[in-house]
Amino acid sequence: MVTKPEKEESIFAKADAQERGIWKSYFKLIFKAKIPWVWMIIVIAVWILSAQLTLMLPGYSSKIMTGVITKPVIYGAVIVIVLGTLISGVVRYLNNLLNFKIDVRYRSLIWNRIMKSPMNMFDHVKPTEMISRITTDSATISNVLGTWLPSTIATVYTTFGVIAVLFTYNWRLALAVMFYIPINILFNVYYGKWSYRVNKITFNRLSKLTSFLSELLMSVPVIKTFVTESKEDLRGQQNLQYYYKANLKRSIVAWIENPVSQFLGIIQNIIIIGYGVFLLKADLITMTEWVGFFLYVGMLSGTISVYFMVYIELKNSQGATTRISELMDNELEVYDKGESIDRLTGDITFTNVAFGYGDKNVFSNLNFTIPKGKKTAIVGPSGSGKSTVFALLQQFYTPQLGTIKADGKPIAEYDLHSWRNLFSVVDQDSLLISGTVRENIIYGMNREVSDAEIAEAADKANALLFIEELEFGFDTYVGEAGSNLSGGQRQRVAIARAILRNSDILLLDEATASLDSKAEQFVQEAIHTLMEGRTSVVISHDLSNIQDADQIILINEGEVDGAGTHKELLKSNELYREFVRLHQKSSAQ
Ligand SMILES: Nc1ncnc2c1ncn2[C@@H]1O[C@H](COP(=O)(O)OP(=O)(O)OP(=O)(O)O)[C@@H](O)[C@H]1O
Repeated sequence: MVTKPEKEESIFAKADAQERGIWKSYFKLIFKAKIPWVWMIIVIAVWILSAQLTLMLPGYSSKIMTGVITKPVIYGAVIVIVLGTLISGVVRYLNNLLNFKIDVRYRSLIWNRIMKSPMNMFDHVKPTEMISRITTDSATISNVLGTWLPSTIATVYTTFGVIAVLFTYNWRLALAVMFYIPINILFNVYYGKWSYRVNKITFNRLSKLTSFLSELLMSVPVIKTFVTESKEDLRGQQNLQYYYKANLKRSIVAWIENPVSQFLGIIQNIIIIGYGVFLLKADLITMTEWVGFFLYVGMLSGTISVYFMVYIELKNSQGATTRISELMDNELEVYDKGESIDRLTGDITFTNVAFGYGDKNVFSNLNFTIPKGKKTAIVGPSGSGKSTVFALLQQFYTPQLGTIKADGKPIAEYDLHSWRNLFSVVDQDSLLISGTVRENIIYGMNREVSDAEIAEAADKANALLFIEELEFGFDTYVGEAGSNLSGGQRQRVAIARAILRNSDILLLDEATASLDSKAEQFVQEAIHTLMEGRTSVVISHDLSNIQDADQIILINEGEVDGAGTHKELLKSNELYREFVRLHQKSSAQ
């Protein structure tokens, strides 16, 4: 069954809540991103100059139209037109420049914060959402601050200028026009709100449609396997229909604006013409003033519609503003927390560690020691928290209770960069960065690395042979996340990287799980070389990878169920015996 793609009322409830904080958010964002104030002031000044020239034009036009063609009028009109045209070109160029300057500041700031955000932020915000923070959200905000803010200030200047001119021409006619202005404002308020809602619904349906299409296109093999093409076709058609209907509504709303504003324009003209004729007859106004009046009132209506365009822009930017200001409020990782640690000289101990992801509790009371220079294996049922131990060790997360100490000092008190530099990680699906094999092997190195060193590391990692057979050797591009290499090749490049990094602690998380036996043999050999003399912690479901460990820690239900060598645990721990039985059964099959 296909359900309606979104609950639209909840979108507006959320938007109303966002509206309440929008000014605060803007203020915060303006100061956080360090707006280029000098540029901003220059652009505003040029905008005001342009507005001033535009303000002068109806004055000259009305004189020329009513036959007041003197030299000063002609020269004045020519200067105003030429300068106005030049400046309006310059102002648009400067405005674009300002917009880009603001845009790049926001994007850099957002990127910088994303890079320094703690891991739990990445658990909550999807990568696609983060991309849209840097692309669309920042563009929305810089458009408001860079384009709309200066032009709106100029529009305010124009509005007051026009009102002042109208009153100097004739205060009675000006007052009559002022009575009409609220009607215009009222229309714009309601129309603006309506148009905003309809646009928002259309946009929302489009984004639902886009995510539906991208999800489905990624699931084509599943769709084919389960023969659900017709069902998915129907769902796609329904989504397209929802978007089409929203677009129809949007076009009606867009169309209504024209006749209504024309009707309002007619009322405005009736007031000026009707009352103007009366004032003309009573000799209370000159013909030139009357024509000027007509032209200036047209300008005034223009400024009112600008305010409502700004209002709609502000409303449209609410979501982006809230999302970015939330990102600005997020806590960042603190790197400079204490003294540096260059080498691990003692053991690592977990004492009464309790930890969970949000509400999801993983460890209630974890106690164990990882001895320096030894091989420790961590085993336990799926979901028991083995990989979480690695995350806690690298300080991706902080325990809610208890302490993790290294060399007798809480790890949270070491400089974070130096602490993380102690680790090398090889996991089941060692992801590489997109770049060459060489760039991947030296990734994260803070010193010059010679070709000979790179080749030596690759050789120790059992990777040299296959790298030399690649089309461009070490300069071969590995594809996005290493997709041009096989799983085993990626592992060995990751091992070469770990060898070069020469870190004190090695974390291996199911490093050979996805490999066939030939590839596994290569990777195992490489891992043995890598582990020599290092403190290593291994997670593996494969008994053969762990039974030679100096210590095996069995985690179950948030605690350590048993710890010891393979032989000791076989004797003392029922869960471990079960683990061994299961392994032997699956190996025999
Ligand atoms: N980033 C996260 N956010 C929320 N919950 C998480 C996160 N990472 C892991 N978990 C949950 O924490 C629990 C422990 O996960 P973890 O990956 O550490 O288990 P594991 O023992 O390594 O599992 P497996 O053997 O299946 O790889 C699981 O229930 C998992 O769903």
